[in-house]
Amino acid sequence: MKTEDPSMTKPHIAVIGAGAWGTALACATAATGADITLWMRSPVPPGTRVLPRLPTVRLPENVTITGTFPQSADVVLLVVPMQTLRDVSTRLETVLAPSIPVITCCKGLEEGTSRLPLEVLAETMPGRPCGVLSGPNFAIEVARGLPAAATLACAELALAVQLTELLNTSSFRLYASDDPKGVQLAGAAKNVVAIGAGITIGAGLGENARAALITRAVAEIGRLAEATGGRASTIAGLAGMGDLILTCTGRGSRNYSLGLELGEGRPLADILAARTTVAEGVHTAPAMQALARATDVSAPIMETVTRLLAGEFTPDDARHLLLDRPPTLE
Ligand SMILES: NC(=O)C1=CN([C@@H]2O[C@H](COP(=O)(O)OP(=O)(O)OC[C@H]3O[C@@H](n4cnc5c(N)ncnc54)[C@H](O)[C@@H]3O)[C@@H](O)[C@H]2O)C=CC1
Ligand SMILES: O=C(CO)COP(=O)(O)O
Repeated sequence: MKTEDPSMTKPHIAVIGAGAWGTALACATAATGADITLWMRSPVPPGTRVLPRLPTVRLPENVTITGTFPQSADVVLLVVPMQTLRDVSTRLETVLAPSIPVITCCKGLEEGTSRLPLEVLAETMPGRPCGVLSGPNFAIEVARGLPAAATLACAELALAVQLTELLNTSSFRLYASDDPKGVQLAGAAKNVVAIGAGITIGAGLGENARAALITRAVAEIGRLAEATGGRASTIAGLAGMGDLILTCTGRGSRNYSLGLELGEGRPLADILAARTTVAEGVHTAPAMQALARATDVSAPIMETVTRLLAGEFTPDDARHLLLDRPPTLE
């Protein structure tokens, strides 16, 4: 009788959240040959291979959809909207073995606390090895296997390297980093800047203005990263500059397209009412403004986008994004 060699056991990657990005990450990591389980909160009929958020993508055979949280896996990717991370991770913690590493793939700050994703997990999953994955990655392109890259950061570089080796594929290239704070700050802040970039174009301020906005955002995010214990140099990488370029110019971005509509004069409430998908920048902007104020960092872009979203500025005032400050040194 044949006995199974335990060293030949396939890795198991669990993805929590079957929105656009969770579905795409299930597809991308399936290319490692691992067994993938994809947790979704809404049940689907048995045999479902196409999920609502990416209706043109068929899940690979080694992806299993489940409604039950994993107790074990080689790694768990948490891919839910930022404002649900605390609730979902609290529930997951009750069943998941304590040594299993968890990677957050959320891009945002928690509204009300201004916590970064890993700061939330430090409270809900204390002592667990954790990391963050972030980069210029539109879900549909990653799901289709088009080439893309991202940064995977952990406080311990050795863990980041180990996880990149587990998750890297020939089309989804991962770079390891030991600056999780900088990576998280970059991923959260770019959503706010993308709304600003959309407003700039929607309000007719022009592409020069958008380029200036993106460039000044790099400096602003660098200051915020340093204030939270991250490195400004991280903002030059995939999670910073890379994602700013993508999200502030690509119409596939939900944050950018929301900004476009705002800039054209449509009320925020109407824009949100017509959407079912998450635009993280709407929640992250006030949290970023609060963080900047609490850490005494000059953050005029975060401040202005927050005030535009709150209706304190009209799109006609959008030039505040760039112009209403005295000249200074670059
Ligand atoms: N879509 C993209 O291209 C990318 C998204 N991200 C980030 O990934 C995160 C998730 O975004 P998407 O998947 O795009 O969002 P989405 O809007 O496509 O889907 C969100 C998913 O979360 C689920 N969900 C909502 N509330 C929940 C709750 N209370 N408990 C459990 N699940 C809940 C929904 O059912 C849905 O499946 C966000 O932080 C986003 O910034 C990061 C990189 C790329
Ligand atoms: O994070 C993303 C691309 O890297 C997706 O951006 P949006 O959430 O704005 O669609």
